Amino acid sequence: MKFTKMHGAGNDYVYVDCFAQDPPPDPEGLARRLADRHTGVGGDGLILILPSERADAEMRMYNADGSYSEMCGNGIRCVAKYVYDHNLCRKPRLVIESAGKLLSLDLTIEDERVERVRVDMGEPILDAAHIPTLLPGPMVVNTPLDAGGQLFAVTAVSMGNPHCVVFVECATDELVLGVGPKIEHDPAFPNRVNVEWVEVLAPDRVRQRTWERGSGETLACGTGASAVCVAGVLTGRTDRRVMVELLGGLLELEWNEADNHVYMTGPAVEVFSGEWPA
Ligand SMILES: N[C@@H](CCC[C@H](N)C(=O)O)C(=O)O
Repeated sequence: MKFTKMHGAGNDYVYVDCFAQDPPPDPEGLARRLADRHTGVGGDGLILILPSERADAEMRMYNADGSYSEMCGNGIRCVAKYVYDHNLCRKPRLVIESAGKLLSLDLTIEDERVERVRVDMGEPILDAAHIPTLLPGPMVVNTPLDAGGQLFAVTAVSMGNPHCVVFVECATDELVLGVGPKIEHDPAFPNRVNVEWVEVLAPDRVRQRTWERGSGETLACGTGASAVCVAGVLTGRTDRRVMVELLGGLLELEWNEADNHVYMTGPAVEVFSGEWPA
């Protein structure tokens, strides 16, 4: 099986082109084996790039623990780069399907290759039942949550996948690595949750660390940065346009007032390709 390793702001996945070969029969098990940083290729998970009847391509993503996720912000930028650079569809605006949703992506092309991608992430889902969270709704904004005996004010947002945003003075290892997994598995989030720890540096700039559902701490999370942009506005902490500093790089976010869509812009990088024994 041929694969390509790519990353967006350091959030790295193993990509398998299923235009050219059959989709793997056990993507969950394959994701676990490939993602292992000692015995596999190494990565935050597996992303399949498939033909679609409704779009230029379909993305299907699996976390490092093999669990499926509906959406991946850094991943979808890399899928767009792969689709363009590898001549699967040579258009500067692509439509990519993920979990039945169609997303539109605008490519910045330099020397025939995609460097940056702006993704229309669609409208955030704020209704508690649809995130899903059992915290009292209809919206969960600055709502108290007890995690490991400590009380946090959390804001819940779905960008197709669930996020719990926590604004803090300092996103320490103790919070990210210690409390992050507790919130991921808290019964208040029946499908588990991605946890975003955020320091506000200015109304247009934040620093974020992410504990991802199914992958642990990653260097960046695109859907997470989108959720943070929305949570910053809902809690009155940030402007609608915000630069998000992540461990692996910068993402530009905007929650557009006119159409209620979130727009995310960031890099997409191809690292290397190889073959994995079937
Ligand atoms: N890193 C991704 C999100 C990947 C999926 C997530 N861990 C989940 O289970 O929802 C991103 O860039 O959005």
